[in-house]
Amino acid sequence: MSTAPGAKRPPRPHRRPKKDPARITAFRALRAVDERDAYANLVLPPLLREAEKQGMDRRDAALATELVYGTLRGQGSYDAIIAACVDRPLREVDPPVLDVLALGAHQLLATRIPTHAAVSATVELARAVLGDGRAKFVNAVLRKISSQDLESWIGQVAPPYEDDAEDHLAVVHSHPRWVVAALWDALGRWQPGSAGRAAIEELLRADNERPEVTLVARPGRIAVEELAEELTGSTEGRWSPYALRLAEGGDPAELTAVQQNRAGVQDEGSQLVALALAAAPVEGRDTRWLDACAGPGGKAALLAALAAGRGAALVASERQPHRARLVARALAGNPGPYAVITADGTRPAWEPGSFDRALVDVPCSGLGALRRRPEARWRRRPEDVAGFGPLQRALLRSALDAVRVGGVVGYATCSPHLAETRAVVDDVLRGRADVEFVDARPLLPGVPSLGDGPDVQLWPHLHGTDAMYLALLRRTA
Ligand SMILES: C[S@@+](CC[C@H](N)C(=O)[O-])C[C@H]1O[C@@H](n2cnc3c(N)ncnc32)[C@H](O)[C@@H]1O
Repeated sequence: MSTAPGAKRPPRPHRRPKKDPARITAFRALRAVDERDAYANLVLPPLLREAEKQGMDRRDAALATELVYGTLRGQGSYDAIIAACVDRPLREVDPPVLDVLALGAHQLLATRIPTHAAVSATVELARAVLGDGRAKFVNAVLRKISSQDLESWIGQVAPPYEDDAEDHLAVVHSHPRWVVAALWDALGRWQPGSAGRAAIEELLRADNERPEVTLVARPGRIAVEELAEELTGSTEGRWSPYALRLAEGGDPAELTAVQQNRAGVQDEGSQLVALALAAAPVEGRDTRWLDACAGPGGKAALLAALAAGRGAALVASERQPHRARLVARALAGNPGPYAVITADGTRPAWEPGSFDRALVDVPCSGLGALRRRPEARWRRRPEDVAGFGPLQRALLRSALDAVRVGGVVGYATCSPHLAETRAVVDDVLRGRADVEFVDARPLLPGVPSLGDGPDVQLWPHLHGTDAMYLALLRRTA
């Protein structure tokens, strides 16, 4: 039917954006991380389940997961590139628009998705979640981004290494500058012979790799070999005799052994911390063990299993009631005696000198677990590190008071930041003459590159673990 001359042309029927559950789910997860300070690893699974109920298949679920984690990891580099493609400061671009642009940049620059598909799918996403007007803006920016590959962009937007090494590495490896500086300082302290440009770049690169999923076969509850039978393609751990590294794919939460608490998901670095504390020599009584900061219970579950095998009992204490409930769930079925209590570790619910071994795995910035918490690097601020200091010192002092003379305390953090590791221990030891270091290195047999001791710092690029720190301390008087 033709339109009569002079008559107004009817508006074109509005075309609905195509349904794309993977990108919509990824966008929703990024919004939750941004708006609600949610953790991607907590917010994504329920969003995926919801989308799966509405028909999203496994391939799309895998794509959504890769888009969320990849975008969060690369955000520093992508922001620098997006900034070069828009004509106003990024802080003036609406956060949801920035999230769509970052999702698009990730697809264009770091995945095998063909350029035309990445642009058109992201523009469709923009139409669905931002509206047609802003989708045009997204389209224009993505077309500019697609004109070069990642390497050329980085060459253009990162300052030369020679001018400002930390700024350069921050853009190239997508870490905030202050985090680059802190990691580099710590690397210099623990690996003085190999803390040059190559080493820091290896570390930053390792932070941006998806970590392997590692399980722990809790001793006395299941043998590693038996667990391996449930897991085709899994390989044994590098350092922990109880570790099993999972092959790609598969959800460990579906394993019977995990559901029954006989096994759990646990990074090898965390396993090593518990194993080293349990292996530290203690003279005399060795039946009362404490985990003073136990939530959510990963190390407590391993310690409780080890304690059970040696006729000892574990008290797992946690200040937050909801996290204490997670500890109780993690310890359920432990073959030996244990108790889970809700208590503030700085105001102990136990008599001084009650324990033979104590772990104090203090709250920290988490800069050692950036591989699994990609958003943490953008959320944390330098002042957070200082903010944890008084609590970390108070918890260590209380843990030292909690053990008897001859007893051993393990002070652990999942941060390599020097202000949260050795500086805390040195400060606390300066104030008391009743504590000595125990060399932790021989208690991590076979683990290389542990530095001069007596405390140890693990590294993702050297050990394939989170960057856990451990100091072992003995009460001497
Ligand atoms: C790094 S996490 C411990 C992780 C745990 N060891 C594991 O392996 O699953 C630190 C824990 O300390 C708890 N916490 C913070 N302040 C505390 C306090 N004053 N007393 C006891 N626990 C505290 C936090 O709620 C958090 O669960």
